Amino acid sequence: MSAEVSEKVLDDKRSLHESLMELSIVDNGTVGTDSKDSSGTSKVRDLEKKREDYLEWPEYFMAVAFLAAMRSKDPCTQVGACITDSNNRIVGVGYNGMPIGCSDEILPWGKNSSQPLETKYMYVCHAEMNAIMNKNTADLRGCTLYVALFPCNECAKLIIQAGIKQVVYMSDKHKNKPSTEASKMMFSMAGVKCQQFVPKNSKIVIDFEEIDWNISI
Ligand SMILES: O=c1ccn([C@H]2C[C@H](O)[C@@H](COP(=O)(O)O)O2)c(=O)[nH]1
Ligand SMILES: [Zn+2]
Repeated sequence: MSAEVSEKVLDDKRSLHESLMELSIVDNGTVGTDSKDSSGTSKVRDLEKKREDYLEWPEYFMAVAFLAAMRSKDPCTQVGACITDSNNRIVGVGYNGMPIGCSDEILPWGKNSSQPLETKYMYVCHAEMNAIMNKNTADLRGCTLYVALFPCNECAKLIIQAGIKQVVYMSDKHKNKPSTEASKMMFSMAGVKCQQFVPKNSKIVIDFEEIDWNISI
């Protein structure tokens, strides 16, 4: 490396170091801005939070799926799905609901009628399908699907055809159904990895009234 280039590199390093010191990056990775008010008192904008307050990516994405599920009007099984890409960006979210334009006040939500047309199964769009249809990116190849319920065989087909390569699911309540067996067989043949999600915490609470916005600056 020539003397001029090495001097430039050193200068760049010095200015980067000075900017980091201005930001007062502290050891545990949080950022504090050491601003002083008119009295000269040092007020550190403390953005540090307790470690357990942060959601890891998988918890966050499964929480998004569960939040979406809260939009479902299925009285028995509310399912949400969240699709993410390899950069941890959310590229599709969906929940189980009736097709656009088809009234969910008129179509049935029952499941036990002897007449199939009187049950929800003939009409409801599954959460995975809606998440795929709602995609905000060109394609879903290599993405991961976070979903509250293990996908049925029809959703497994859509997941495979969309190029999704990993399914992270919470409930396996239909594990004894043929549709689940078919899903598992197709996922295995297509090389889609399936993983049951085990949350670190049993609950994630969003309490609008108690978010502390009084950050001292
Ligand atoms: O892969 C799936 C399978 C099912 N769902 C939705 C469709 C229905 O609204 C419910 C299933 O109802 P049950 O009362 O549990 O039979 O779940 C889905 O979104 N994705
Ligand atoms: Zn399905």
